[in-house]
Amino acid sequence: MIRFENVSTTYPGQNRAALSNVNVDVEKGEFVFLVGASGSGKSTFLRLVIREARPNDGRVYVAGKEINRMASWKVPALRRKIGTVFQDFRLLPNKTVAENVAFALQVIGKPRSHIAAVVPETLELVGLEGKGDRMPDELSGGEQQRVAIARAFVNRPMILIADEPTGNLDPTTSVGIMKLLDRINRTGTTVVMATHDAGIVDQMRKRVIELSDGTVVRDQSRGVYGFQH
Ligand SMILES: Nc1ncnc2c1ncn2[C@@H]1O[C@H](COP(=O)(O)OP(=O)(O)OP(=O)(O)O)[C@@H](O)[C@H]1O
Repeated sequence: MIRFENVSTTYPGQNRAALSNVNVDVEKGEFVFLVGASGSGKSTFLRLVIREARPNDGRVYVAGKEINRMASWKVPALRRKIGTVFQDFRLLPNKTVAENVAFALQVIGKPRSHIAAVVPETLELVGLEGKGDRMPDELSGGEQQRVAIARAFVNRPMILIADEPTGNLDPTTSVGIMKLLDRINRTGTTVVMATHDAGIVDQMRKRVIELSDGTVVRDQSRGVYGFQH
């Protein structure tokens, strides 16, 4: 589903590579944690998957297509297949919860009847039934992240990318968010999540890919946050 072949990339004006000769293969339906110190390259990895960044060397394949060579006009179609969730939620503050989720479908031209049917369904899936008319600032951080996940998932993407989705949440709330991401993964969606949250990684026992200074130093199935011999 996601394949990195000898991927290296350096940001303009930097002399150190953000990623260096990375080889990773993520199968459809996998759940992968990306771990590593701040600046190790996790966000850069995720940005390459949605073609927000491009490699200087090597190839990135998503769903069988080499996306760094893809024509720009095809990039929106690629991004439609990938839901994204961030630490800071990124909700539209002047839209209600339901409108935030609906907006993701409006911008891709889905018919109103479809939107009217799937938005309440998705809000229920993420545990926000009855809260569609609230404004984002009337919700807790955990609830706001559920809205962001609903928005990312409402179009049933093949891949869900999450960059520190529990970074602003307390441990109990984080567990709820992880249960939700796990449920989404069980529907067949491939999930790649960058995190510093050792407790969560140790609890979930999913595949762990560790980056250090832009290189993969560990790739472990049913892994833990810190390496154990
Ligand atoms: N827009 C940018 N311009 C220049 N250098 C950048 C840019 N974004 C990241 N970098 C550099 O690339 C390297 C990898 O950064 P990246 O953000 O991918 O790390 P990260 O593992 O996600 O860190 P964090 O855990 O702090 O989010 C770092 O050395 C960083 O300083």
